[in-house]
Amino acid sequence: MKLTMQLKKNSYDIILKRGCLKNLYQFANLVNRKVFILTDDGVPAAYARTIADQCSDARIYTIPQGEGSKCLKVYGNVLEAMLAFGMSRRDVVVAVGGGVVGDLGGFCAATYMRGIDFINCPTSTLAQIDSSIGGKTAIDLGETKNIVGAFWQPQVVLIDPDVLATLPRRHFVNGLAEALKAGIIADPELFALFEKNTPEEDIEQIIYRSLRVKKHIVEQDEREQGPRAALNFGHTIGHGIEAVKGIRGRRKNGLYHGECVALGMLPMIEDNSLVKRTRAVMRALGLPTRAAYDKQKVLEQMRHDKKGRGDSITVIRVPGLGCWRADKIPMAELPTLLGIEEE
Ligand SMILES: O=C(O)C(=O)C[C@@H](O)[C@H](O)[C@H](O)COP(=O)(O)O
Repeated sequence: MKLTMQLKKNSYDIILKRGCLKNLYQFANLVNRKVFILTDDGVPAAYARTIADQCSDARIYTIPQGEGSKCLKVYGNVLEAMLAFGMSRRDVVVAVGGGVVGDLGGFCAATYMRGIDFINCPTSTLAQIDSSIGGKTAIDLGETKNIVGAFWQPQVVLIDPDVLATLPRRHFVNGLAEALKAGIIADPELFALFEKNTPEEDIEQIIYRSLRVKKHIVEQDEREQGPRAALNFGHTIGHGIEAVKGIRGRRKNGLYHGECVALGMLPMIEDNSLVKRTRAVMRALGLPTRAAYDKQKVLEQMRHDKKGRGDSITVIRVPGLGCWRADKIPMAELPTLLGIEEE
C-alpha cells in the first residue's frame, strides 16, 4: 500500500508493505552519498544493518533506548558523530527505530548544516501509526516534552509491519492508543476495528487507516496553525501525566506515551456512551483507563502546552464518534478538566 503526503514541494511517499525494509534503495538514493543510520539499542541490530547493506557509505549510530535520549546531550552527540563522519549537505539521515529515534533523527537532519535529507523507517507501532509522518521533530527539555524542535518532512517513510513481531506486547499496545485517537476523531470504521479486538490480525488496516486520517489533516495544516491541533486530542493531559509520572524508559515505573494519551483522551469525550465504548476498548487492549497522579503537578505541566497562548489554551474535545472541536478556554478552566475542585 502506498500513500502520498501532498505538501507541494515537501510531498513524499509513505510505503506500507511487509518486508519493505530491504527495498529502501528502490525509494531513495543510497549510493554516492553518506548515509547516517540512527537507531537505538532496543531495536534489533539487523534492521539497521539491512539498511546499511543497501548503501555505498553508511555509518550506524546507536543511542540508548528510551525517552531519556530525546535530550540536548544525546542530540549534541549525534550531531558530533555526523560531523566526524564527514557529512555534507547532500547526505542523508535514516532513522530506524521508534518515536524517539524518529523525533531525534529528524531534528538532527533538520538542523545539521541548516537541514539535510531525512528518511524514516519506523519500527514501533507508535511510530508506524503516527509519529513517523507529518514532519514533527523534537527533543525534550527536562521533563517538558517536544519543546525544542522543527517541522522537517522526511523524503520517504518506509513502514514494514513485520518488524512489530519483535515488540513486547505492552509496547505494541502503547502505539495502538494513537490509532484509537485517529478512529475517535475521524474514522468510525477504524474505531469499529478496535471493538472487534483482534489488533494483531488487523494491524495493517489499523496502520493504514490511522495514517490516512493523519495525512488528510496534515495536508490541510502542515504547521499546526489550525485543524492539525485535532491530532493532539488526548495530549494536553497526556503530556502532563507523562511529565509527572515519568515516561517508561526514563523512569522505571513510568507510563508509555500512548498510555498517557489514552488517559488524556477519556476526560475530553463529551458523549457518555462513547466514553463507555472507548473505556471498554482500552481495557480489552490493556491500556490504562485510570492512574494515580499528582493533579496539581500535571496542571503545572499542562500550562506549558504548545497550544497555550498567554491566559488561554486550545483543547480538543470530542462531542461524538468521528468528530472533534477545538475549544479555546481560559487556563483557569484547566483544573476542571482534571477534576480538581475549585476552592
Ligand atoms: O503530528 C501531530 O500533529 C500530533 O500532534 C501527533 C501526536 O500524536 C504526537 O504525539 C506529536 O508528536 C505531539 O506533538 P506536540 O506538538 O504535542 O509535541
